[in-house]
Amino acid sequence: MISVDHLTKRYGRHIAVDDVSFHCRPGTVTGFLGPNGAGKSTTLRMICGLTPPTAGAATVGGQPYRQLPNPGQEVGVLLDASAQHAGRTGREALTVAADTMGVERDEVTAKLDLVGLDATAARRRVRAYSLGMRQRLGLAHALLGDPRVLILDEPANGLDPEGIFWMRGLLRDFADRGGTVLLSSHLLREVEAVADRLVVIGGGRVVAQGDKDDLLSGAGTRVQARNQQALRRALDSAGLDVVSDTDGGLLVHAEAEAVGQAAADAGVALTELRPADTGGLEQLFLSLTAGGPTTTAEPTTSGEPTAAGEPTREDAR
Ligand SMILES: Nc1ncnc2c1ncn2[C@@H]1O[C@H](COP(=O)(O)OP(=O)(O)OP(=O)(O)O)[C@@H](O)[C@H]1O
Repeated sequence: MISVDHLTKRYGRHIAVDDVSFHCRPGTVTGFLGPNGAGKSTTLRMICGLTPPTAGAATVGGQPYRQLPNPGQEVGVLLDASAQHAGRTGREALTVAADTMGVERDEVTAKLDLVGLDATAARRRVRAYSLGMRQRLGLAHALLGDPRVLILDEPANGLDPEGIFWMRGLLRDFADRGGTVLLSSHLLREVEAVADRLVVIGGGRVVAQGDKDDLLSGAGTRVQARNQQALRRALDSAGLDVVSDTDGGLLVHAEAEAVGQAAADAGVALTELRPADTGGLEQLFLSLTAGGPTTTAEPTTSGEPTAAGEPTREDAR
């Protein structure tokens, strides 16, 4: 179980992540979806204790990541496949990690096999690896301690279509055996094929979340009011499930009649009430992507640690 509660990260005046909350349950793959700069990596780094939140908290298995006694055996993390020790061979990199984690060395061979790095590849230095091979090595590292939770940032980057298909199968199988997977991507199609649930982030804020099928079917009602906050309060207090909340209105997982009644009961005047279009999520995602990052950030000078297969416990700030 991963719990993210009201996480916020500010860099100076720029809000990279703004009050983000969601939960990932065992047995599910959660796709964390958003265009470049939306705040995905920053959120994942806060979950993994690499970036301190400005506000809010995240736990994995009920504890903050930094308080897990042996994190590698509970959470497999792959945040940046290119940040691996270039001078080591693939096998050496995994062996060092296995020794650090207290994992049997036999597991190194087993995990190399699992991710499709053969003996020749395992003998090559990481600097000679393609990005796809680094992703595979990073995944082997994440799986090394047989964790129950996987947190992966854009793991399909650099993989060829066969590799993407293979990774989907691996993640699906991991979740079907009771594992929890949180998987970020900027491509809807990439997570659509494997995720059970989606959390969509744009400009640092969660703009939609829920079961993938519900979000993609576009089932429900699109509603707008001049006072959208009052409308949101009315729908929440009527117990209606708001699946997305953007400047263009709300998408509610309920019949139009129930939505209209809730608004009327609260005295909120509507400007729009209609059945949602199919492909509502796709439209939402396209509009986020078209807009790009809503704000620009000033880079910080401190630089934070990167996480490849080996999530570091250092913190630069
Ligand atoms: N160390 C930092 N200092 C200042 N701004 C930052 C820092 N790290 C991230 N940001 C800003 O925070 C916002 C969110 O970045 P983040 O990397 O989390 O997005 P993302 O969704 O993972 O996108 P991408 O896939 O492009 O990495 C961006 O505007 C980014 O420029």
